[in-house]
Amino acid sequence: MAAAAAATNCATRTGVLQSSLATEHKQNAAPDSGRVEGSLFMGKPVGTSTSGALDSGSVALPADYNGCSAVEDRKRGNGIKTSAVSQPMTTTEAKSAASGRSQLQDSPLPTKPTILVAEKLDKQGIELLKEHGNVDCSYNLTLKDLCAKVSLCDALIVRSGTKVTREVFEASRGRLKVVGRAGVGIDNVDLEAATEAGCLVVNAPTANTVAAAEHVIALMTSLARNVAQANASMKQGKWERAKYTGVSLVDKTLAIMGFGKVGSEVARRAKGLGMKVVAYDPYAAQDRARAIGVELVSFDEALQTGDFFSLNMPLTPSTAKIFNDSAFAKMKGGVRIINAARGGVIDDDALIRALDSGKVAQAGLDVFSEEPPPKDSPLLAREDIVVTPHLGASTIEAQEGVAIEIAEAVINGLQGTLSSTAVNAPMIPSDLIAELEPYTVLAQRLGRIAVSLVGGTKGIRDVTITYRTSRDGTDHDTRLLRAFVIKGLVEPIVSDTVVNIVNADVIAKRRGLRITEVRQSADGDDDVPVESILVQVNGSESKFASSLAEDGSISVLGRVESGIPHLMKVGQFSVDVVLEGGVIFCRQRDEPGMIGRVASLLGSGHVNVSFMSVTRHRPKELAIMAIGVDDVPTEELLAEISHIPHIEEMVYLNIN
Ligand SMILES: NC(=O)c1ccc[n+]([C@@H]2O[C@H](COP(=O)([O-])OP(=O)(O)OC[C@H]3O[C@@H](n4cnc5c(N)ncnc54)[C@H](O)[C@@H]3O)[C@@H](O)[C@H]2O)c1
Ligand SMILES: O=C(O)[C@H](O)COP(=O)(O)O
Repeated sequence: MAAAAAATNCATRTGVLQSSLATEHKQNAAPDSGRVEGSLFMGKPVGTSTSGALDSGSVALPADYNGCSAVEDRKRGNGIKTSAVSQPMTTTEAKSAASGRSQLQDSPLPTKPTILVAEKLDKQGIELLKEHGNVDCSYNLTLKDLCAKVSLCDALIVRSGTKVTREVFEASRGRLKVVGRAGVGIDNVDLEAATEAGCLVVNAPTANTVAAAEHVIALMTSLARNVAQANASMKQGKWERAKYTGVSLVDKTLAIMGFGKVGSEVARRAKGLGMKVVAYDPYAAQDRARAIGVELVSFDEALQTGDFFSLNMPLTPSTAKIFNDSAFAKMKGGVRIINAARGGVIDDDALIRALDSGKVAQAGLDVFSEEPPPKDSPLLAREDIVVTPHLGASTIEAQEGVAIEIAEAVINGLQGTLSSTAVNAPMIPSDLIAELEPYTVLAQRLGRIAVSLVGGTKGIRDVTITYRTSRDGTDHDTRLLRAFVIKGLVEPIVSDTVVNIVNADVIAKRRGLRITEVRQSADGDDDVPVESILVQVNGSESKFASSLAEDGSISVLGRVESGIPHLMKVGQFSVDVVLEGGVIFCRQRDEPGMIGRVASLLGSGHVNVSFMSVTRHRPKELAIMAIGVDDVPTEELLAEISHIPHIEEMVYLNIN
């Protein structure tokens, strides 16, 4: 549509004007305002201000960022600045934003992504990966080789033998989108570095559970009956029946330290062997334990009652060397310990002392703080320690399962879908992701407009996102929307950073952006997840004074209508603008002929107008005109518009 026709177009927008006012009235209805409840991305508390950690520094906006053109044109006499800001978006970004589909990526993946498999993976997993990508199976890589390869890979799959350190993520220079850990323990992946790099980490947490539990039972029965020692002795030509007299398992107490997936499966099997089972796990549910006849006890109680111990907790800062001199001292004499979790949970020197003193009779170790342990490790030299080379997950069945589980999770990740085994990203149910798709587009574009309106020198450091919803707090998950607002706010002002659901909060924090989320109750239809989203940039200066709300914040409010994001309010002015392409906002005196003058200038500049919406507080006073444009106006054209008498300020924004 040519600009000359815009006046007609405007006339047909009367309905829009009315609905804008109606919307404003609704928005102004007394809100039942409350803070968003829930949990922040990656376990941090959400909702209320993410103050403290997020409250440092401020983001200084360059005068002309990300290729934006800023036209500063002083209006004759009134001293008001007129600005034009254009923020180009790549086609892929636009497509992605338009579809709202990908929570993880905006940069195009090659038609077939490259997947580096750095440790042995069952062929079924490899075949699945090959259906979706180019698969490079390169084992036993040095750190240097791994770093060289990851810069050319979109995904990396490892088991426990490869350390995926910060250096690896840095070397990938943003190319790595997904790291798949073909197993449970992710202690060999630097999650913080992955998250900062926006790289999704997924694992395969269930397929090797039974194998690990069976291996614990194998080690426990083997310790009880000296199987490994007697085997070695016989092979040396000896026949030592008395020496290898064992102990019975029946009626003995097994203390399971860490009652998760493996711990519970060990418990079931131990019950079948006639053992009494207690478990220590401060995070385990009583009823789950009771259901399999296990008593949950304190750490000290477990230490004092166990005859056998199965260590099944992850290695974390709080479990590192938790089995130390003090813990061994609390045990009965002559206990047997099986560790198929992680070597680091035991203080090896303390274990040697406990074996020497007789507190511990025997240990069965499948895992070591250093793998493989040094050849001269005392752990390998003693007959009272039975060792296996991290074989817990190594059954044919488990490896098939793990390979398929990880291949699926990695492929999903590469396709931009969050897997249920995502380790460093919120697990958002897929139906919610689908439902929120159009709202993510709205959220990102509101963030983008808000940041585009920031001017002056104060930068941007404080943002409030208000979700108006008829759903109650428990049914209102804002993590995805928050990530997209942050994406909209941050991407235009940084280079080389793709913001996604994985790293959005980290990036906001790193840039000193304080994000506060507010939930406002609405009385509408709770089939609609969010009635409106309001993004307010607090304490910043604006390039377009009319974008300031009464409280002085740069304020943009939008909603989704029939799946399309609309901007409904800028500052104190109601508008109705489809959030797509470019938009020119003008503040002018409400005088006859204003619309026609702007429209004909756009027409003469061959700028196609897609819609026009005008709103005013009272006749003959101030009015705001929002003009959607399909083509990017030249700076000269924008300057001409800004010089039309009675136009007090103007801004051009590229929304996509
Ligand atoms: N040897 C192997 O090949 C092998 C195979 C599978 C799993 N694993 C390891 O076994 C461990 C358990 O695996 P899983 O699949 O059962 O994991 P899981 O997450 O299902 O269970 C771990 C349990 O430990 C508990 N826990 C966390 N911190 C604790 C603490 N401080 N004290 C006590 N309990 C604590 C958790 O609440 C959870 O219930 C992991 O370290 C995993 O890497 C080893
Ligand atoms: O954490 C795990 O899943 C186990 O320790 C298995 O590790 P692996 O994949 O190196 O055998």
